[in-house]
Amino acid sequence: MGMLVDGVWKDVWYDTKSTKGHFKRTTTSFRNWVTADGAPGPTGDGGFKAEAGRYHLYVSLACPWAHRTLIFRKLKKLDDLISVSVVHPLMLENGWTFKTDDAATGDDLFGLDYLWQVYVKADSAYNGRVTVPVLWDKSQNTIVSNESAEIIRMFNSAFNGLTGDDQDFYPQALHADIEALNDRIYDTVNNGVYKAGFATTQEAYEEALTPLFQSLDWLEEKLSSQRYLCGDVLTEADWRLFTTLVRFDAVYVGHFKCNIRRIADYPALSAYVRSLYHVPGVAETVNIDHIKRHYYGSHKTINPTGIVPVGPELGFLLP
Ligand SMILES: N[C@@H](CCC(=O)N[C@@H](CS)C(=O)NCC(=O)O)C(=O)O
Repeated sequence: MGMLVDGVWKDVWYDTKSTKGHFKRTTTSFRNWVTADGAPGPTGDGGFKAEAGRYHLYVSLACPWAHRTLIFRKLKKLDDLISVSVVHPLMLENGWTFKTDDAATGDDLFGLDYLWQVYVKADSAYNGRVTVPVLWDKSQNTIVSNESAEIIRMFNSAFNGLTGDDQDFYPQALHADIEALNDRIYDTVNNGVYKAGFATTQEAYEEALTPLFQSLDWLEEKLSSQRYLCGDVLTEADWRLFTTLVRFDAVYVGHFKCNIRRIADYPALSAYVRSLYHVPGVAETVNIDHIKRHYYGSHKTINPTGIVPVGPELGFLLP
């Protein structure tokens, strides 16, 4: 784990001393948008027109944020338009690497060794963390975006003219509902598990755990009487929740100590994860082996032996 300082790689763990044991996620830095005609999006510069073969996605199969982008690539039929490289599950002193074993592909674009080298290609004086996902533009040779929440919105609509796929996971009429769901779920669930897991004081850990389980209880209640978070319509809010829930029992319960209840203990949440998992194309984006090896193997301050638990059996992934 580390970061780039003026374009130079430094091996440092998260600084929680200055925040009294709390994990604070840094904001992402490449915030341009691919749009149908190349006009500027809500942030950043224009010039990123949706074109077949122009963009490349760097992901980790372990990472819940990158996982969102893989799901949208699949559901929005972008497989043939946007190529993908998968980093190695272990993220150690060199950060994400392009070591090629198992389902890691290496760097298909440049044959580089480390993801930080991709960031330096885009900005030779880059400062900050080197995270996945990364959406790369082969035409301008730069990073379009490294913010998953925005990449999925681009995938949702920018390429529709090329794919003919007009499924909409962010329908206009539901924007306010989706934003409200996203806000709570991001803060207490998606990022909540990280706040608990990366806390370095008892107080900071407990401060994250209480709202996390309040939100899971609230979601269980909600999904007991409706199919999706917005009722009958499957939206991006569901996919954003799914990538955390599908990892929950495998890694967050044990490794991040989010252990008041498991997803398996919530009947409605379990059925919901199972139903989303069985949406055609989604199961092939879920790699429990990478997920377990990444978390248990990469965070040596939390799990110094690096031993990866064999269980649990994940009933919600069964047919
Ligand atoms: N805001 C980013 C967060 C991405 C993120 O934190 N990815 C993690 C992997 S799960 C990462 O690459 N961490 C490396 C680091 O922090 O050094 C997004 O949603 O795209």
